[in-house]
Amino acid sequence: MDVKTFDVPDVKLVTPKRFGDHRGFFSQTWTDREFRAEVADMGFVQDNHSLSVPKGTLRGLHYQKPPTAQGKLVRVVRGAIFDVAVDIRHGSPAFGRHVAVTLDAATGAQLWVPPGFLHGFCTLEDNCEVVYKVTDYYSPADDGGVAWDDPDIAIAWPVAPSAAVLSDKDTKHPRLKDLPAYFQYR
Ligand SMILES: Cc1cn([C@H]2C[C@H](O)[C@@H](COP(=O)(O)OP(=O)(O)O[C@H]3O[C@@H](C)C(=O)[C@@H](O)[C@H]3O)O2)c(=O)[nH]c1=O
Repeated sequence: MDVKTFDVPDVKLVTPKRFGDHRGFFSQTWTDREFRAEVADMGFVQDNHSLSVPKGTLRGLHYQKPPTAQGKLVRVVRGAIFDVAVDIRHGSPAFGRHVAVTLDAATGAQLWVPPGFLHGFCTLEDNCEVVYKVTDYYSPADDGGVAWDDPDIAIAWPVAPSAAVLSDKDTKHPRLKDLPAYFQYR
């Protein structure tokens, strides 16, 4: 598999090998042994799947605070998304900076979003299905978010602000500067 790193530490873009033939392809999308050696020790406990019908659906920016902080391995099984991870670990050399990549079903590329990051995505097509394993269970009490359009983060979302399709919850998050220091670097 191909593993790409970024100037934001610990985020990785992983593209597993696909074995194509006349039927289509086969791909190992995650194995504990290989990912532990080349990406991170993930220890997943939950697998998620979401469908976003309209193009321009924007989900984010989300986190779960400790003690149920989640790392996420994100991939797209239908369509294409603009996927974002924002480092919010206090003491990180990249605090407040983000990685943005396109993930699509055509390549099977996956983004590893470690614990201590905000995660969000915007769909680039209608009917996008996103699948992601997470390292801790969903905990509504620890679930939170930061404004997707926070000017301090300054994400170049591929949708006009007025056209973004948002949940009610995602219109009400605080800015990063007003978030308590939930995560520490190292
Ligand atoms: C995230 C989650 C939600 N739910 C429920 C709560 C709610 O009734 C419904 C929809 O929840 P949300 O609006 O929070 O779903 P959504 O906006 O898709 O939230 C997700 O966004 C992406 C960007 C992430 O990174 C995920 O971790 C998660 O935060 O699903 C679960 O039962 N388990 C879960 O793990």
